[in-house]
Amino acid sequence: MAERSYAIAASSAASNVPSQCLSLVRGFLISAAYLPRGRRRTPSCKEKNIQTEAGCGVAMEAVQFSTVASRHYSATSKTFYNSRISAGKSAKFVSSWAASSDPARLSSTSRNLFTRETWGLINSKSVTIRRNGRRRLIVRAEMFGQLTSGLEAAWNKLKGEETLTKENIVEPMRDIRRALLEADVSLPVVRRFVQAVSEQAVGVGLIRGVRPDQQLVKIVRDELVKLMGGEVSELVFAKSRPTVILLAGLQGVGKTTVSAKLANYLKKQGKSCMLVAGDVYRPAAIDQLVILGEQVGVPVYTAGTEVKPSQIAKQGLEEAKKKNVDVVIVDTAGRLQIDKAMMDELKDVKRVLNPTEVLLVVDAMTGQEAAALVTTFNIEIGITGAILTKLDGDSRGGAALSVKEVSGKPIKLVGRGERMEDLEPFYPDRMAGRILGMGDVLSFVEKAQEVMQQEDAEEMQKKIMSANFDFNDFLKQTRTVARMGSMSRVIGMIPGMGKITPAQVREAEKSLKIMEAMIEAMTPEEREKPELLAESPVRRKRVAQDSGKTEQQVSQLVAQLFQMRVRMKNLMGVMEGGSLPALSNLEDALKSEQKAPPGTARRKRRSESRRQFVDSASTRPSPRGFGGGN
Ligand SMILES: Nc1nc2c(ncn2[C@@H]2O[C@H](COP(=O)(O)OP(=O)(O)OP(=O)(O)O)[C@@H](O)[C@H]2O)c(=O)[nH]1
Repeated sequence: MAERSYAIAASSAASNVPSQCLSLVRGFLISAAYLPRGRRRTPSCKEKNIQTEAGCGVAMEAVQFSTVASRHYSATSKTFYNSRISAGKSAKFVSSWAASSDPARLSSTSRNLFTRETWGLINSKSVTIRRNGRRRLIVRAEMFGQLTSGLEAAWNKLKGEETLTKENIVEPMRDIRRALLEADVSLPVVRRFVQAVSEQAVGVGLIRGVRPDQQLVKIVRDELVKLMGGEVSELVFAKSRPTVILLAGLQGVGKTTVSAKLANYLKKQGKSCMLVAGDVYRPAAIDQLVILGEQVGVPVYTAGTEVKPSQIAKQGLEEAKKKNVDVVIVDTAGRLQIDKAMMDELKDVKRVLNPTEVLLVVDAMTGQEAAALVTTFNIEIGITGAILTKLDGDSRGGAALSVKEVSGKPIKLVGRGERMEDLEPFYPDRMAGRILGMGDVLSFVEKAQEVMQQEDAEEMQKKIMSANFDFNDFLKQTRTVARMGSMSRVIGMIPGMGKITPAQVREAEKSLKIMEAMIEAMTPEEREKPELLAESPVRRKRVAQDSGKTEQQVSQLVAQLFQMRVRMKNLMGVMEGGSLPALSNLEDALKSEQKAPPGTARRKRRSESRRQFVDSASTRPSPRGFGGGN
């Protein structure tokens, strides 16, 4: 199970990582799965349920990798379907992953924190429905379907190319342009974006050892991050209390909901808040805010609908000062469209409050219109940033991509649902990752390039492919990967690794240390020729004594190196090219292995192992195996 997860994850990462760099990491991960594990703990029945029931891993990835995950796993997940929802005038497809599980039971039976946290995330993104009398969990996946696949079409056109040239990027750039326009990104933004990407694609400074399609992914990703403002834009707090946040926006965009969500978000950061109900035109807005305020445990200042908004704002601020709260959040009335009366009113309120932040709440589903609104409001009243709501319902991504570039104002927060918890900071890099459907694999590429010499990686790949991987290579590989960071950090960067628990990581780390100690006790010759150890109990005894381990552990390690040689060569072969289809190949291979009649897969592996061992060893262990005489 463990090596299966490692292998699938490594294969998945392969689509975007220079293949030689990946060789090391793949090999490392496969080795990690082959370590002597000491006492292997049998998972409890409950834990087995968590691992197998309802394709829990699939669910995790459906949330994390959005569209791509849905596409990759639709064949294996139990049910995957699109449901049509309508939002105002526009109708959109929202894809969901469905599984016949009971999330409550799963979360209550989970023993480790990681599983609980993951299920917490899934539950927060999910709704439970009843179908045919059975409870079903539907995880709402965040989708940028068309944009993601449009961009993917661009890099696919570069598969098989040796370099990026002015000629061969014409078609991919056309695809990128089309994908962005279809995502409702404004035309000038698309033009600038395409130009910037094209210039870099044929320019200097490309990364050595990275395929042209991967280079383009990297350039597009970096440009997307830049387009969305680069860094996360934090909320600003006043030096002396209270910080005043004024919320503005058109009707129905989610201002009242955001007011309460924001109070809830800041409260979690330890700030005391007060809400001010300044929407006097929709009487229900005041009641709505009072109810939401109660829900999040934050006081709400109200003065009815007969008082001018600027007056309410002034009184509310005085009240907040008296109560010594940290942050005052002022909700205001929206209009169907921008009009002079609205702007004048907002200017009055702003003058009275002298706010620290003026945030325009915009609906992500309005696409590039959202960016135009931010510009207009900024010119008219002066704003400090935007809050993008209903991102959970936006399948195109145009608003997120246009706001900063068009208006110059950053998106500070995003709303991803109707619940009070569904407000979070806007991270341009994570958004870009989501749009491209690739987790954080790009940091992984960069990290790998920081620590790996391309030549070393190529050499290692050759050794793996010829099944000559020895203990020196093993040490080199683990130490190189260790320079990328802790194992959990390295693993965390690889898509698909969500399935591996911190406990498994810790176990693998421990096993690597034991293994290193034994390898260090070997002579240079033994490291290079593991057959010497395989043949000689005396040598194994010496290594065991020098490393403080048992003879059995040393024998196990030597045997595992031979198994690793076969396994790594086979997996590297399967993953050669590292494209996503390889993932399905691998998954299929592993599935058919699982489905094979009991014993056959194992026998097949053993016979392969024996054949490879015969091929690879110049001097073979005695016929009696490792227990043979010297
Ligand atoms: N799916 C989703 N719905 C949201 C989000 N934010 C707000 N809503 C919903 O949008 C609807 C309108 O939200 P309100 O907060 O009443 O909007 P408003 O801007 O205050 O409306 P007016 O007071 O009429 O201007 C409500 O049903 C909210 O639950 C979000 O991030 N995602």
